[in-house]
Amino acid sequence: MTCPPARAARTGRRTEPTVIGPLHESAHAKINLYLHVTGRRPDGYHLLDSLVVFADAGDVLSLHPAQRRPETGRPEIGRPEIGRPGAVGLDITGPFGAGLVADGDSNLILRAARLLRAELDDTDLLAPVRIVLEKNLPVASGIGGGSADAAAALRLLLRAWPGRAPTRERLMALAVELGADVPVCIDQLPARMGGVGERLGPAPALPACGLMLVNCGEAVATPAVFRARAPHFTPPAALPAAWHDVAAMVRDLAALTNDLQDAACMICPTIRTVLQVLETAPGCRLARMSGSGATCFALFDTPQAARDARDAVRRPGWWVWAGGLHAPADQRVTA
Ligand SMILES: C[C@@](CO)(OP(=O)(O)O)[C@H](O)COP(=O)(O)OP(=O)(O)OC[C@H]1O[C@@H](n2ccc(N)nc2=O)[C@H](O)[C@@H]1O
Ligand SMILES: Nc1ncnc2c1ncn2[C@@H]1O[C@H](COP(=O)(O)OP(=O)(O)O)[C@@H](O)[C@H]1O
Repeated sequence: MTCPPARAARTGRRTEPTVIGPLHESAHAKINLYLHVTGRRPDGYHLLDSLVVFADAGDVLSLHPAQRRPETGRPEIGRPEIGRPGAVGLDITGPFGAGLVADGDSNLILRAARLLRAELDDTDLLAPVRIVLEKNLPVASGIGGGSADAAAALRLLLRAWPGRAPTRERLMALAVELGADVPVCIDQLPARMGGVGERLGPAPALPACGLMLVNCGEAVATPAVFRARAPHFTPPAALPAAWHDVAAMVRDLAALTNDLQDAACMICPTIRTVLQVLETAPGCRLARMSGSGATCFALFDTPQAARDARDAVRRPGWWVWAGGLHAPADQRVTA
């Protein structure tokens, strides 16, 4: 893609967007180890206090240069949109891909791309790209898969598009515009989440532990769960600076709640069955719903203990994942 000639002459700058090779980002499942609804804003959004961690389970986003037909240099046939500077095409694959459409108004990846593009200078120099989403996480399920995808898309595009990146503060503001859960998904690190999701603080140091995620296959809409919740508020939790073992972590978490769990169980009663099955799984230390559901999680002493319990939990139509927490390399996004 070249700059329009007048603009190229005016700016005297490089006229070709940088061609980038395939880039990859993983978008990990977010788990709310507890979730207190502490209040409500005048606009109806709820104030939350939550300890958020990330599982090793996740979607994968790959970014490729947009395809062109070599003999003409024109955009790929049937994908005219993909040749324009800053254009982002999206292909969706993976076991849960069929539940999503690559639509610019609804898909959080394309919405993230549009928001970032509007933020950057020199959009003529943004290489057209194609993102491939491998959708491994169930959709609308309380583990923030869409939010994690949006955050991963922002990270990918910041790597792919040269120019002045937004400051971290601005990036977080863009993230919360996409959804309350998106800011915490930017770094994918354990965090104490406050406000409506935009206030992030340090989590207690966590012990290594095992984790199981179970989704019964019924999508649960977040707004409906917030609407159905009992109208009381819970104060923020008092947490230690560190949990040295799983027993200490589970003891403290057991005294806390997910304030959306009862409402989600009313909307989707199968969640109660999932929780009963998890509570009786060998080695389970704590079972609870994540976010607005329907996915539930169980904590185990080790990832292997979680994997060993998988067969006792599997039911037809249920998604069952077992492993550990996501342990990222230092990947804070800064500008
Ligand atoms: C409940 C949580 C807890 O982590 O997780 P999920 O169930 O989505 O995984 C999140 O706060 C969800 O975040 P996210 O899914 O990004 O929410 P948004 O798209 O911003 O909002 C969807 C709707 O949920 C309600 N909502 C969301 C967040 C919040 N703090 N208060 C709210 O009342 C609002 O009705 C809003 O219209
Ligand atoms: N890339 C995406 N992955 C998942 N959901 C998406 C995506 N883009 C848009 N959505 C929409 O976002 C909503 C929330 O999805 P998700 O983040 O998976 O669930 P939750 O907010 O319950 O954790 C769903 O209604 C879904 O249709």
